[in-house]
Amino acid sequence: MLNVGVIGTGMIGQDHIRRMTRVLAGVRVAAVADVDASLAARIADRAGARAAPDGEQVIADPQVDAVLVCSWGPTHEQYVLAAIAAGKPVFCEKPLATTQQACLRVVDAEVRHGARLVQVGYMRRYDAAYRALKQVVDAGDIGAPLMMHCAHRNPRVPAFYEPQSAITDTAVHEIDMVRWMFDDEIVAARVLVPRRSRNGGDLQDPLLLLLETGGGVLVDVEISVNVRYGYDIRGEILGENGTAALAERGLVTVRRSGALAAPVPVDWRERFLAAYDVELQEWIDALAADGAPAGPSAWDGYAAAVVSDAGVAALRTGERVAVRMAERPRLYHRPAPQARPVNDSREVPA
Ligand SMILES: NC(=O)C1=CN([C@@H]2O[C@H](COP(=O)(O)OP(=O)(O)OC[C@H]3O[C@@H](n4cnc5c(N)ncnc54)[C@H](O)[C@@H]3O)[C@@H](O)[C@H]2O)C=CC1
Ligand SMILES: O=C1[C@@H](O)[C@H](O)[C@@H](O)[C@H](O)[C@H]1O
Repeated sequence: MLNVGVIGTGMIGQDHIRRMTRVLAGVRVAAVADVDASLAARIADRAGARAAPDGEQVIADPQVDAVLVCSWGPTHEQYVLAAIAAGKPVFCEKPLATTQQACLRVVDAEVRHGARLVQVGYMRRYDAAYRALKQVVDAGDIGAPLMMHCAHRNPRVPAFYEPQSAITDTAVHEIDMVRWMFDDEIVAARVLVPRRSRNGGDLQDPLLLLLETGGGVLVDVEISVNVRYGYDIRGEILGENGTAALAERGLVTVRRSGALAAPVPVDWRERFLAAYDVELQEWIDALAADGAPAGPSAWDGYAAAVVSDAGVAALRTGERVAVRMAERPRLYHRPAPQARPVNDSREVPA
């Protein structure tokens, strides 16, 4: 049984506590903390856990085997570094930290520790639809990928959402997904800006983020965070010989009065419900089997931050901004992906 301590009991903290207490196997919530002590006490009571006075005491608790960081982004670095110092595995919600320098400090601390402890909450890698899309790409079924079209639409965003949040908080999911989908690095970013939606007030919304991968795939990401109608995530890949897209979701479509209707998720909790379940179950299982996480690493968190920064600079300047990353430490080297011939159409010769 993995005893987990949760730091931050807001929206996603509560959602992860719910799944660890009611849905997942091999895990128990042992302790929780939040700067809002009364909130932490209520959530601890509901989960049958101890409410600790602060995050540091969750990490130091001898009953806690592993830590889940779900507090606000600017607090992530201090907790992840403290967990590494304590030698405890730590799952950190995205972003790993809010600057690339802070992410590098986490990478350096983990490298000094000498083994992986950190996993970052990029849950799209665990979503059934994204996994199916990657399978099609990896199998070469549509030939070499050339372009990907994405849309990331939120019904609304909170008042503290800043102009750069569209990239650092929202499109950062596509940034991680693209690196994973194409086993490739993003080498440059550009941002195009259309007229503003009146739903967003002073916020520049929507935006179009353009990403170039080292292998020459061009990705466009529409980020619209005030669409009102629901939470809508799209992705379609154009290959040399075909296309593959995330399918429309929902269990039912209704044809009535001359119209076809299907439900749209209300928010990220609904759209990625199963992905978060798989993500945390695989984390728990990996720790039980190997004592180390196998999902998105501190290096992936750093890489996403570097590309985000390039996107923010592109938004500010209107220019194409090249992505410059530090050298990847050996701890994060992956086995080379299977080489796939560029013109492998999988057609049977006539
Ligand atoms: N993977 C995903 O799809 C999602 C990830 N997130 C990420 O999760 C994190 C939390 O987001 P939400 O739950 O939406 O925010 P939230 O505002 O609902 O909850 C954050 C909680 O952290 C607490 N907190 C702040 N500073 C703290 C500190 N120093 N120590 C302990 N607790 C502290 C706050 O009091 C609050 O209760 C963010 O980094 C966000 O980007 C959020 C939504 C979805
Ligand atoms: O991570 C998330 C939020 O923090 C973010 O604010 C939303 O835009 C994303 O859709 C959601 O997945």
